[in-house]
Amino acid sequence: MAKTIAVEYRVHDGPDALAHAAAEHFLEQAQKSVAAKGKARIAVSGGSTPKRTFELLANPKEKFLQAMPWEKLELYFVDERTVPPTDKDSNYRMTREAMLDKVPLKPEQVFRIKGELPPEEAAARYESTLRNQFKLEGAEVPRFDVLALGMGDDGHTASIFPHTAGIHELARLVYANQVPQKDTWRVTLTWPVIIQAGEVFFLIGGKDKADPLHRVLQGQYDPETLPSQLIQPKNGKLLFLLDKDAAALLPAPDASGKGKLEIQR
Ligand SMILES: O=C1O[C@H](COP(=O)(O)O)[C@@H](O)[C@H](O)[C@H]1O
Repeated sequence: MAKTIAVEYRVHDGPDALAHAAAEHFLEQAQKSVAAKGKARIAVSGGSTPKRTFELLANPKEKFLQAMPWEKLELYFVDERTVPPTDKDSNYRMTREAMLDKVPLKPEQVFRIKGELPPEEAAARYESTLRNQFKLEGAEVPRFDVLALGMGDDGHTASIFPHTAGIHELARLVYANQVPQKDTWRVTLTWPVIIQAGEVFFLIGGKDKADPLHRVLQGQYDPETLPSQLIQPKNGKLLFLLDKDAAALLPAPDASGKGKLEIQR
């Protein structure tokens, strides 16, 4: 039976406004989760887009550094490149330099994927970390409170790339995904884990993303080609924080910058 997913998108003027909106969203969602259950387990993506947001969260001139309940957070990673944590391509390195070095998160609150290990081992170890931290039994799946995704211009999300085995991985929590088109491996949360999160949002900016985003939301369902289409959260709602360039091919938002779509899957 077809399922309806309520998609909301919020369009911001440019990269700075988008980063501010994302920082606000992280803060709101973390506060909400801490108020409800005493902690917030947050999973973040890498790449280039979230960098400005992380810098804002750590900036002493902004409200976020003071307002964020840092001591109640646990920070996890959605995916990692198969490189050491010091490598320029490491998602952990980007996050550490932009935010972790400057905020009061203790090392025991941060759970990185060990990209320096062989990919299968890094995935197995991260899966064990998640099992321990979330006290999972059997086939249980972790439920992050907030999970932020990006999207590549090829329609990939996390490290689930077009036409890769990660699209079909349903059993594991964390997967070592071979990505022939990049001649590399990646380590990634699997999509059945991603969709369980209490709040899932995409953070997407730039004109290169306009066409793939339009196809993800309004094109034919073809997750082999557009893995971002796999993200159909269990909570039934999906939020996209966008800049004008990324949103250029979507229906025009209202005066406050909000747009809505209902997609059938
Ligand atoms: O390779 C990756 O790409 C996506 C998108 O990154 P962006 O630079 O286009 O924002 C990212 O979400 C993922 O974490 C990363 O490993």
